[in-house]
Order: sequence, then C-alpha cells, then structure tokens
Amino acid sequence: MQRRHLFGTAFGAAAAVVVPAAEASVSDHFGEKMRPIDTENRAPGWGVGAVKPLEVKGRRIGEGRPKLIAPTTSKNPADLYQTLEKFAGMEALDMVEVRIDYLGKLAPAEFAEVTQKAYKAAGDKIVLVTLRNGTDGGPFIAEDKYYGDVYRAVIESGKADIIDLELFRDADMIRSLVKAAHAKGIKVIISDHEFKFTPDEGEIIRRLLLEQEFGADILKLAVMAFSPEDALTVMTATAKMRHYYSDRPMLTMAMGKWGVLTRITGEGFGSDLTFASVGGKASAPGQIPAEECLSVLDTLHRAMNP
Ligand SMILES: O=C1C[C@@](O)(C(=O)O)C[C@@H](O)[C@@H]1O
Repeated sequence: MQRRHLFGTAFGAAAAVVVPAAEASVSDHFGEKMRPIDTENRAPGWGVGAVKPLEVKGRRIGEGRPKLIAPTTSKNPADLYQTLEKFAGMEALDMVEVRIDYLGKLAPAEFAEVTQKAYKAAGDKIVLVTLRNGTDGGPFIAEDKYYGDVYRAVIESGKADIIDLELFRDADMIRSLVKAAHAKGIKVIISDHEFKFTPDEGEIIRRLLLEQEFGADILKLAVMAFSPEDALTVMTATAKMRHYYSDRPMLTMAMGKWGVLTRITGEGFGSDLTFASVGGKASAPGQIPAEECLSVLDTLHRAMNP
C-alpha cells in the first residue's frame, strides 16, 4: 500500500511510522520518463533549481528574481494603446499582458489588428496576449470555436511574444494552437484557474504536469485562496514541481487576500513571474502595485543571494 493511502486513514499517522522506507517510494510511467510520484518521501527527482530559463526579448525568465507582468484592463483599443505606451516607459515591468477579452467580443481579424498595434505600443516589453474565458475571470464566455479562431488569427496575422492558452479546452485544439504558435516563434503559457476553491497539492501538480505534456513553455495556475493554508498549498505544490517534476518556468499564484504572499515568494518556491497592478487597475484580486512589488522582490532576491 502506498504511504499516501495510509495517511488517508484514521490510523494514518500511526501506520505511517511502521511503513518501511523501501516500500514508501513509488514511481510511475508518464510519457517516456520515470518520475517519483510520492513526494512525501522526497524521492530523488530532477533536483533543486533545475529550471531551464526561457529567454524572451533579452529577459531570462526563470533566472534571478521573478519577472513582473502588468495586465491591461482597457475596454477600447485607444485606451489600450495609451496604457501600453505608459507601461513601456515603466522600468519596473518586464512584461505586459494584453487582455484582449476586456475589449469585448470582437471578430478574430479585429483582434489580430489590435495586437499588431498593441505590440508596437509596448516597446521593448515582452508582450503576452490573453483571451480570458468568462468562467476563468474574463468578461464573456468564449466558446472553443471562437477561442480557437481568435488565437489562430493572432498567431497568423497578429503579433505576440507569448500567448496564454487555457488548459481545460478541446485538447486537439490546444495541441494545434501550441504547434502553430511555436512554428511562428511564439512561446506558450498554458494556464488553469479556479475561482471557487484551491485544489489540493496533488491536483495542482497534476494540472501543471498536464500543461507540460501539452507543450507549454511556461506552466501557469491561478486559484482563489480562502485561508493561509490554501496559499501554502499553492507554494508547496510549486516547490515540489520545481524539485521533482519540471524544468520549465512556472507562474503560479493564489488570488485574494490570503493569496497575496504567493505573489512575492516565487524566487523561493519556484514561480518565475508575477502579476502586478498599475494605477490601481488590477485584473484579479490581490495584485500588488508594480513598484512596491518590485521593491519586495528585489529585497528578497538580495537576501537570498548575499
Ligand atoms: O490568469 C491570470 C492571473 C491573474 O488572474 C492573477 O491572479 O494575477 C491575472 C490575469 O490577468 C491573468 O491572466
């Protein structure tokens, strides 16, 4: 019996004491690789700090302090370009997230055109383009067909350094969008969101691994925290991903008051990017103002690398 199952029983704690270490560690086949699945046992994996940094526009994501992303919340293109010009001049920012969903349900070709102009306005910042579904924090429901058409248009005739694709979509569509993006040199974040709860540690790890299997360059998860323990769950799952399962950059966070700490602890726990607000305009609860966030990240970076 696996140790994790013993923990699940009423007598788990007592029973775990007598489980011999040799039985406690198990591994399973996932793809072609053998990976430890019982993290309770600290089974050897890919080792601490095995992340391979991803270089985009001269910035190395996964190296040094977490990189700062400011999301746009503009509701029309003119305001979007103006906002991006402002972001372009902000030293604190590494990346901008162009949240095209906030512009409304435009035609795919219109979104492609908007992203071209947005890309120019963003100067030397990394440009992430996101169409966020209504179930995941966006303003409207974007069905798979429309969602696929928008991203295909952005990839083919728009402009982006990175796109954000949602994990729980039609699997074939996601695979083909990842392929199309990579063929154009565009990196891919695959993301998952939960607004009603924080999944347990094993489930978070499973979702991040699934993103990896879909070919994401950056693995992402944003969940709502309702307690300090929820935030710890996200940080522990992220740290275990980094220790045992993945060498890809990650972007994990818990939203809301109890999630705030997860937005600044990435260098210690394995989240290589973080979202921050500008001018009080946040795209999710708990985002810290960009300059303040940078100052905390820099302080932590210096303390961790004396
Ligand atoms: O998915 C995410 C994460 C986020 O929800 C946050 O919690 O900071 C903000 C969104 O703009 C982004 O697309």
